[in-house]
Amino acid sequence: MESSGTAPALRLAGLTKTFDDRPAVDHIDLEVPQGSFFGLIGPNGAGKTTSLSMAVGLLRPDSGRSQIFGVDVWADPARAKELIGVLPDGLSMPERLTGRELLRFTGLLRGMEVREVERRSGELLEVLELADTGRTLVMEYSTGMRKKIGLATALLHAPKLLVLDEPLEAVDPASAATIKVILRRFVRDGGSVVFSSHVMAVIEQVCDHVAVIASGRVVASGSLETVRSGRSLEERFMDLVGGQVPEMGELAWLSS
Ligand SMILES: Nc1ncnc2c1ncn2[C@@H]1O[C@H](COP(=O)(O)OP(=O)(O)OP(=O)(O)O)[C@@H](O)[C@H]1O
Repeated sequence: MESSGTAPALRLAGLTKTFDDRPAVDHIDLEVPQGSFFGLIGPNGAGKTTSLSMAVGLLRPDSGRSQIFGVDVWADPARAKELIGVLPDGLSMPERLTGRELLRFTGLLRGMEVREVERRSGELLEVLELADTGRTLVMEYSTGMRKKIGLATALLHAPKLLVLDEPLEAVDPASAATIKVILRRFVRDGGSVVFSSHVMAVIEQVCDHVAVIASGRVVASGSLETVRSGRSLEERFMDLVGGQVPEMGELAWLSS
């Protein structure tokens, strides 16, 4: 095995998943360098969530491998989970807990010391503006609040790699700015981030690397500058994956 000192933060090799005879992810190879802020983009249904779920051990691939700092996610899940913080899509989490209780639950499950869990939880809730939610249960949270508490649980054990599925979706602009600062600082201090987003401006603002996925395959990957090749990311995205513009006459019934 490659030493964790030189291995990529995340390496996907030949990752494949088929649902009902339709390939959702079709032999994806991807390398996320250590210390990079890596954006994953692609049209709806391209396979981003399926890829990220397999990458972190939430969904078993039909074939292929995922390694985190050289640790195989499926061969050594306990070690891999120590290294990563995950914000999954859909955010299923214990619903009948307050945010603070959820963080305590997560920290204790990870074997952290109670006082450290309390200290970090307090800071995370404060910074993410969830400290005032008091007795509010997670089931009563808004979508944006769920993203934020999900991010807090991903950060709690100070992982080396964060894998975040659309972390800024439904998050208000002030909270989004806070999250971007937290993630930038995380990368500056040696962490690595992979996150998916549909907002090209956000990817261009924060990422140094990007991969474009379409129909379950990587169609472009590399440094942001390489993938953009002198254009805006949105233009490149449209070149690579197209986009349908309604023809004249289509949806005519919408015109009054
Ligand atoms: N559990 C499932 N059962 C059947 N099909 C699935 C399942 N999960 C995903 N798919 C299919 O796999 C394909 C890839 O879906 P996925 O959610 O990975 O795409 P995505 O790129 O994350 O999309 P979006 O940007 O809309 O979130 C889609 O065709 C989707 O319908």
